[in-house]
Amino acid sequence: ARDLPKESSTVIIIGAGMSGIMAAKTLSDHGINDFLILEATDKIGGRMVSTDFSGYTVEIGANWVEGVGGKHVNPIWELAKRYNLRMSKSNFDNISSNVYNEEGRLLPLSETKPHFDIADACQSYLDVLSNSLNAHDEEDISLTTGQRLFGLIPTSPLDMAIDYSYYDFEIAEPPRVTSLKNVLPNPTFVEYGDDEYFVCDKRGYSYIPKQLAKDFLKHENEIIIDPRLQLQKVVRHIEYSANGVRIETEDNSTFYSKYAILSVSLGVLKSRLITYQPDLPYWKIKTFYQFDMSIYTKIFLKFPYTFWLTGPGTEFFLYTDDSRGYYTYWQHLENEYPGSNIIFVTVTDDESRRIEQQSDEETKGEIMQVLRKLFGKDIPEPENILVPRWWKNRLHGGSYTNWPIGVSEADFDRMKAPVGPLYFTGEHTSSNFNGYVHGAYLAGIATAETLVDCIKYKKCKEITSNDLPWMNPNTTQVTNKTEQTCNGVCCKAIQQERESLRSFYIDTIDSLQHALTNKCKPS
Ligand SMILES: Cc1cc2nc3c(=O)[nH]c(=O)nc-3n(C[C@H](O)[C@H](O)[C@H](O)COP(=O)(O)OP(=O)(O)OC[C@H]3O[C@@H](n4cnc5c(N)ncnc54)[C@H](O)[C@@H]3O)c2cc1C
Repeated sequence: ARDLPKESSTVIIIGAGMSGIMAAKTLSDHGINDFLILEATDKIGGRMVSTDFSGYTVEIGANWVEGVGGKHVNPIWELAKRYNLRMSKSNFDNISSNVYNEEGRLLPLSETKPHFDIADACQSYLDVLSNSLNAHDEEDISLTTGQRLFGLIPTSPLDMAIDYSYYDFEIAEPPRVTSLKNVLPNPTFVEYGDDEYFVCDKRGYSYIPKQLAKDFLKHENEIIIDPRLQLQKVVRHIEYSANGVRIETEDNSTFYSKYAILSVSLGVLKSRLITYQPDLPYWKIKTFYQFDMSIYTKIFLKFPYTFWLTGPGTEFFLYTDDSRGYYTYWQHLENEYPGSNIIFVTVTDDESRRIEQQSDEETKGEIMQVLRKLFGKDIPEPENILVPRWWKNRLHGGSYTNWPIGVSEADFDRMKAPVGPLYFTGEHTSSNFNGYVHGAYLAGIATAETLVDCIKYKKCKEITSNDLPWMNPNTTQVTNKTEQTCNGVCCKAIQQERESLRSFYIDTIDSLQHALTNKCKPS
């Protein structure tokens, strides 16, 4: 970046989701008020987003305050109470009584319980095994490997549906790709407790970040009028150097700052929505690509009347299919919105990708086939269907992160490590609570505090490719060595070789893609 013009800010924050808002609030709390928030959409909240669905507010993104009732208080729980958010406690305990088999028969508890008991025992074993692997600094394994060590191989439709409800329903990816050491026992439930509260408030879950923003941004009644929040600004290019940052948006505006905090999702960081000059270093990009952005899709259906079971203990039910994860996990909204006649089914990962690529009519057809099996041929057609597309949405590129096998904590530290004046935040930078609203909240504070240390106290933590091989994985502390060797070759040279190899292939793929687009353009 060239010399900064006079109107530049100290910090530009990209993204106004929970982490971006908390980063800005933290800067403001520390007396740094010349910041600018650039948000691509027309609202605050990011992946905390609700919509009106046939007269009812449904959350397309985050829905639960997860982790309540434990030894520590979840900060999101405190905020939800402070703002008096309407919530309903989810009771997952009874799900073993609500399992329908492939033919649509409701299975008696005597048939399902032994299978749930085994899954429970296996999960306890996995928790203990993970603690032991961590304590002895042993190699990571997948959840599936752990299950096999226990002797559980879920292959029947019933066992696969139970397995799906224990793992995929929470982490949105299958156990076979998921890191045992970093995912179990789930720190959210260990720290904050096992209870989960389903937000069902007309104002939406995003009322929390919106209220937090009003703590430090000028507003009139409910409307934020502060010029430091700029909506509908899609960042497309970032130029950076020791002198500062230059940011271009898609409407051809340019903004300058001394530092920037990127709070965009990992899905966006993996994509090429934002380009960088110079390109981000190889070690940084590699970490983005190594980590997983999962997909979690809630498909809502509104019917003229209910034909599913309602009343205590019926909120959640499972459908078992030969194909793992095929419309497995269902929830009705009669507790939250009595008389709404709304039900939703959650799909994840490859099923989400498949469904995103077909029409809503096709999805409705598939869902109706399943529901007819369960509740009979005479059930009515839905009046409305809502199929979110998180994967295809270029501002998200998925739903939230999951920790795959093969990524160490040292790798993970690189995710949040700054690159020159560019700082990184978001749920994906929270090592304990990645994937959650509270993770985003805490990450926003932590990243901004690191930057405050740099701005106010000149304690800046910068990592360059030269520093990497000698980086202490636990502290991300950097030493001054520059001429060490890795297997006899200068490490700096290896990094440079990887960077130029990558830029060569990026140029090649860019020109190939350009040719493809031109060819496909209608004449
Ligand atoms: C379907 C779904 C269900 C979930 N369920 C739960 C749940 O029940 N409980 C829970 O705790 N968590 C849940 N989560 C996770 C939770 O929503 C996220 O962890 C959290 O909201 C992420 O906040 P963030 O600030 O890190 O990112 P985001 O909320 O994604 O904020 C990033 C912001 O950057 C903006 N942006 C992107 N690209 C650009 C660009 N180029 N220029 C400018 N701005 C840009 C985006 O519009 C967005 O507003 C769920 C998420 C999804 C998607």
